[in-house]
Amino acid sequence: MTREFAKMHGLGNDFVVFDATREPLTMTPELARAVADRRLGVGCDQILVVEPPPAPDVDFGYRIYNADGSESGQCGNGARCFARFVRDRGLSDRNPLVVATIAGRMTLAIADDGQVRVDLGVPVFEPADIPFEAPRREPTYNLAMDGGRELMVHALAIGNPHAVMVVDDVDSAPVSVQGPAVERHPRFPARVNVGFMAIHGPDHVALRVFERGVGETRACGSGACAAMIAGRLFHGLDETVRVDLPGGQLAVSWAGEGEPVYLTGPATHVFDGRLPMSMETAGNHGGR
Ligand SMILES: N[C@@H](CCC[C@H](N)C(=O)O)C(=O)O
Repeated sequence: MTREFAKMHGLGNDFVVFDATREPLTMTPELARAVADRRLGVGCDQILVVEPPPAPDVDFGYRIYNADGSESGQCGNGARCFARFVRDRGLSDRNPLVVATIAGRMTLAIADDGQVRVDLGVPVFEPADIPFEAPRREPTYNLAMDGGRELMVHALAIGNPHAVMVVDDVDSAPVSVQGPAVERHPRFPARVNVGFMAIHGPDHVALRVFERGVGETRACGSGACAAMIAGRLFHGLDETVRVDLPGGQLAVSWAGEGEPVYLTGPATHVFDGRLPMSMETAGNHGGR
């Protein structure tokens, strides 16, 4: 049996997108790893599945799987591609769309210029809700690392967990060393996405993100929102900020606590294809 898919990306954060609105699709961790494998599969950071609405007041279900087979409740760049996929395939002409992930609801609006504006919902900061192990909410937390070093992180969730560190310069930031160490730090029981943010001005930051379940990606939409939120709360950022990532620029707007965060950027279709659904058993797909 084969299934159609679309290869898409948002600033180089790339996706394999499946339509499961008419025919169900069971995305096992093994199948997700096989599809995401860059040598033995299609290759992607995340797999996105468009599902029928799980409730009467939403348009679609939106499932997100990382390249290592784990499931996430949020993907900001993926949400923009999701909106574009739904429109290009004629699955709905509603604009905006309301979609439900395993973590909550998001609203996706396509503008006339093709940019997509996503309402990712209201960020949460209580440690238990992130989840993060700490006795109380604080602006920054000291993370004790192996070797006796401490890292200062901001922690929050917007459907998925984020740790944000402020650095002087993103190019020299130790993303490949500290990224995996923080991602799997025992105080983040569900692991965490790790952002390295350099603040260039009140409306402009640079960011690299080591994503949970993937590694460093060219862009992370929820990571851009998390960095902007931490920067607005604790480092004087404006209400709208340009976030420069290795793959390009995103715009993030957030009015403040209790308010939703908005992400605006492009969604690019690369090609369509068909995959055998038996592929998870076809080779040794150990993930990344
Ligand atoms: N690339 C995404 C985030 C995808 C999920 C993340 N790796 C997680 O495990 O939470 C984005 O654009 O937000």
